[in-house]
Amino acid sequence: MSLLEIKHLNKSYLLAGKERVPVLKDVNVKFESGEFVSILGESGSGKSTLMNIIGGMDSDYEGDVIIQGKSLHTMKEVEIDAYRKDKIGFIFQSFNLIPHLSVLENVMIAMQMTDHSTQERTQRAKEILTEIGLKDHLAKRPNQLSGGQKQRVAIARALSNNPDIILADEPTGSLDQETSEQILELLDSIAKKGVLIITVTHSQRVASFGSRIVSVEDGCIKEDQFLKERYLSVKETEEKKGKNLSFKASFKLAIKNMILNSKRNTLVAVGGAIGILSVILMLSLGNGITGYMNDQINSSLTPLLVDVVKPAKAADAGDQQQNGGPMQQISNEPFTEQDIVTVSGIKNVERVEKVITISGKNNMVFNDKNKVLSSVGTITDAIKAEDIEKGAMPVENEILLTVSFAKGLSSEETYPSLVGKKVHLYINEMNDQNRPVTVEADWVVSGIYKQEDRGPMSGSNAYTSFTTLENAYSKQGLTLQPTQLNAYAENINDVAGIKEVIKADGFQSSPLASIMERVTTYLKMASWVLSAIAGISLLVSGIMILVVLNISVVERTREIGILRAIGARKKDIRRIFFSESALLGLFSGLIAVVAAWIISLGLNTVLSNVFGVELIRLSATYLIFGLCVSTLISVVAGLIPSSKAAKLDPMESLRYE
Ligand SMILES: Nc1ncnc2c1ncn2[C@@H]1O[C@H](COP(=O)(O)OP(=O)(O)OP(=O)(O)O)[C@@H](O)[C@H]1O
Repeated sequence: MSLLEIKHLNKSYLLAGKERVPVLKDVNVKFESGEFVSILGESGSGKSTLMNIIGGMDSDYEGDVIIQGKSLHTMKEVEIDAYRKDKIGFIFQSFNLIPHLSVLENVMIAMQMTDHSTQERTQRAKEILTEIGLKDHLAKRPNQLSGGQKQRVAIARALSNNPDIILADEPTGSLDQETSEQILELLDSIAKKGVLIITVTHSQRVASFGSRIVSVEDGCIKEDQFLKERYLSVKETEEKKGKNLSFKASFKLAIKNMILNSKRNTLVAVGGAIGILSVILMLSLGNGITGYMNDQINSSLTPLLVDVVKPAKAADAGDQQQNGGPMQQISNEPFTEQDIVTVSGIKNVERVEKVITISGKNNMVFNDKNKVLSSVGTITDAIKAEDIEKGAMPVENEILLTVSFAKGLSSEETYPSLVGKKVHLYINEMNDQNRPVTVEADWVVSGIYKQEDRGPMSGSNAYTSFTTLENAYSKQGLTLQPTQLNAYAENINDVAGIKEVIKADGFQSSPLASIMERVTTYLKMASWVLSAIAGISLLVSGIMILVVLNISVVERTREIGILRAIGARKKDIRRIFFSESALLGLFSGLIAVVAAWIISLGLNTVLSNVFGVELIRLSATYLIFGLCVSTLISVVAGLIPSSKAAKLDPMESLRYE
């Protein structure tokens, strides 16, 4: 059985989609191991076409190419890839080395797709390079080598997987006579080890160097001349197991290529980063503003407090004169005992405070001075002990006066002395029969309250406990009903649930809290809308990455051809470009994250100097989100170019100028 047998091989090209032009016509030839065959012919006679078919780069032909008894036509695509990788070593006239890899890496690249360890690969590549005289050039890039040296690297690469056949297309075409001879001797020494060498040439001198000349003319074999005996030595075989190009190897290739085009890649990454950066900043600003609003609300409202009001029935609205101030008269109805029991019974409500503000019907007398008191309200948690200028919070039968009222009742200078003194309060009410009744009480001033803006009414106000007020009312046979209930949750997490039950029971949370809630919801919505608008620039960066990767595929068509020639599968090529797009996205995301962090620091410093608040609240979630989105967009944008690269025809890619 011959090592390689070609039977009735016919190949034609379709020109302009119509006419079939025959290039190889019924070629029949057999090759054995240890032969150094030169395929000699004029330019255009079909030599390279024959080589590509033998090398498994072109499967569009008629006839059979049989390698060690197995027809290439019967092999699946993966088997052909493995055949190229394990059995064939390619050498090209123009060397076809990968420019961004070192000499050592160019030789190791074919072995990346085998199960040899990195150490084994490095050792083997170094051995081959030493054997062919390139020991001192391992770290150089191809553009730092002479033509002869480049061709030696290409030979070393072809030898790296210990192939059975070396296909050399015009291996000395770009070299001077002396270097050509050295290369031919090198090839001869490889044949001596039992490898079949097939070179293509149109030089009689080069052809005469080998053991056999197959002359091709116009797609047919015209002559088959045996010049010398073939070498009979048997080539050492080794067990080979193929594998995919590892993620690590594809990332390494991608990084090297990115470094080679670092300027362009940095510009693209910066462009992409602007989109991500603006989204992160918008989200952080939204987060900052809503956070600031919430902080403000929480510092002025007690976080555990749910204030409950009872919306007035339209018909009852006029009957509210008795108890509440102007606001309550219009909008709220007093709570009944049953209502209070209901609210107190809500799950997770720790306690309930009864609240009322009586306005527009109060007078207070001290010594001989009678002053109108705007409102008498109940003490709630909103009245803070630290705001008491003098004295203490009122207990039973005591009352707390605001500074401005105390000044009016006493004088600008003497008002602090009111603390501990008895004052007389009159409240003009109506009883059930609509007759005027005056509620009267003698209470002791417990303290002076300086925070006049606090509480439902600022100015001339006084505060006492609900029970104290209730007792004074009951002395006149009147029932005091609260117009607001302050329900305190056991835990901050229970607040939302309590609010829901309150709504379900027909009550309402105080309008202020729900307005604030609505405002923060609107702010959140606004920040998402702004982020979405900023997100449009993400689309632009995605398109930019797509364009750049497409250009990269076109630029690296030859490299793709080389990789395919040395056995890379479609998925290996896809993986290289996929890694490149993911890396580009990650790089872009990193730039955005670092920039967002620096900008937020700068802006917050300015904002806190000018307004005393830091409004950009950058969270780790936003940064991770930015990184992920950037990588995702890039990967999605890279899908089309990477599958385009994988689909490139290896032969066409190698011919690409
Ligand atoms: N993709 C293609 N489409 C159409 N015709 C092609 C294609 N590739 C090669 N040919 C034609 O096939 C013929 C043989 O080409 P091939 O490259 O095999 O010749 P060659 O003998 O290797 O030439 P050279 O020594 O100049 O490299 C030429 O006429 C060429 O124009």
